[in-house]
Amino acid sequence: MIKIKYCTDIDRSVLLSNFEKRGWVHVGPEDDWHFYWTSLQTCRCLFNADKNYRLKDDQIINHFPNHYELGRKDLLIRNIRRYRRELLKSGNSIAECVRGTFLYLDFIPSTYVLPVDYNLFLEEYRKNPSTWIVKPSGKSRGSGIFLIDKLSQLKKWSKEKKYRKNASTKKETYIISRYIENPLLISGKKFDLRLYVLVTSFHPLKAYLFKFGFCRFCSVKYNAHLMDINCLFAHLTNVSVQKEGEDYNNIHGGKWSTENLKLYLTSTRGEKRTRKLFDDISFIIVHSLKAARSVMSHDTHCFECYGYDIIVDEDLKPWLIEVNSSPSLTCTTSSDHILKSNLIESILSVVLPSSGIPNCRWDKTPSPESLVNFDVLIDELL
Ligand SMILES: Nc1ncnc2c1ncn2[C@@H]1O[C@H](COP(=O)(O)OP(=O)(O)OP(=O)(O)O)[C@@H](O)[C@H]1O
Repeated sequence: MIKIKYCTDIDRSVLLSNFEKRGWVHVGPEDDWHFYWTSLQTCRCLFNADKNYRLKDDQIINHFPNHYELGRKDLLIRNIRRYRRELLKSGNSIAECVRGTFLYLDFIPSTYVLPVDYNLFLEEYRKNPSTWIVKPSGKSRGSGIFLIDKLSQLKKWSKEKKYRKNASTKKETYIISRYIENPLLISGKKFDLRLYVLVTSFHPLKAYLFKFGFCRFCSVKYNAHLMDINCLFAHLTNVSVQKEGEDYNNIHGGKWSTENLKLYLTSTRGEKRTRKLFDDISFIIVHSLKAARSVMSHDTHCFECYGYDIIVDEDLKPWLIEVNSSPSLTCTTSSDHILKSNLIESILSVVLPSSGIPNCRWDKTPSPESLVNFDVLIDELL
C-alpha cells in the first residue's frame, strides 16, 4: 500500500487535518511528494521557466502555472473582453448585443485598466459619471481600494501616485470599475457572495461548484441616496476590512450561508426568481472559465480551487466582482471551520482517482459519490 506524501507551505488546520485524516505523510519540497498544496508565491517559483521543473505522473499540485489569467483583475477583464469579441465575430447567439450592451455576457461591471485605458475611461465617464471603484490589479483583502464620484479625485490620486497616462506598464496597474450602486440589501446592509469553484482541467473544461458558499455582510448600513464614499465599512464586504470596524461581530463574522440566502430570497422574491439567480451565477462562472481557457495551461498535474466573488443587485442580477486563485482558508467562525474543512475534503475526493494515488494520466472523471459536496458545472467529456 503506497503512503501518499504531501507537501505544503500553508499552515492551515483545515488542510492539515484533512491530509492527516487520510493517513498522508508530510515531506519537504525537495522530497518525492505526490501532492503539493502551495501558496501562489511558491507555485510561481516552482513553475519558473528557468527551473525547467518537470513533474512526475504521480504528482499533482493545487495551481495552474498561469492561474493569474483569472486571478488578476486586469487579466480577467482582458480575457473576458477577448472572449466576447471572438463570440461576436463568430456570430454566436450568446454574444447577442442590443444597443451596444451584451444581453447575456454583460456580467462584469464596466472596467478599465489604468493607466493604459485612461482615455477610454474618460470617454465613458463623460457619458455617464456616477460612482467608480479603483483597485490595485494584483492585491487582495480590500488593500488599496477606494471609491470616486468626481474626476478630480482620480486626477488628484494619479498626481500623488505620479501616474501618467503613458507611464511605463511596469508600474503597478489598477483597474477602475463602475460601482454597483444598487446592491441587494438585507437589513439595510450590502453583502457579496463567496463561492468555491474547482477546476480540474481547462482542456477539456471540467469545473465543479461547491454546494456551500457564504454571504459576507458589511457591518454598516448602506445608503444609496446619501452615499458616503469614504465609509468603506458600508461599501467593501471583505472580512479583512470589516474586522477593523467597531460593529464587526466576532460570533457570526458578518457571514450567512448561501442556504440561508436562498431561503430568504425564496420567501421575499419567490422560488422562480431565486432559482434563476443561481442559474445565472452558474452561467457567469462557466463563461468566465471559458473566457480564460484559450490561454490556460494544458498541464494535467494541476487543479485549482477558485474563490468567486459575486454581488447581486436589487433586480437580482448577479455581477462578477473577482476571482481569487488562493481563497482564504483562515476560519473566523466555527461554521467557517466546518465549511472549509468540508471544502478541502471534497476537493481531495474529486482530484484523486479511485485508487487514491495521484495520476496525471487519469481522465479526471470522478464517480458521482466522489463528488461529495460538489456539483458538476461543466464537464466537456461527459
Ligand atoms: N464594482 C463594484 N461595485 C460594488 N462593489 C464592489 C465593486 N467591486 C468591488 N466591490 C466591493 O469591494 C470589495 C473588494 O473588491 P475586490 O474583491 O475586487 O477586492 P480584493 O481586495 O481583491 O478582495 P479579495 O480579498 O476578495 O481578494 C468587494 O468584496 C465588494 O464588496
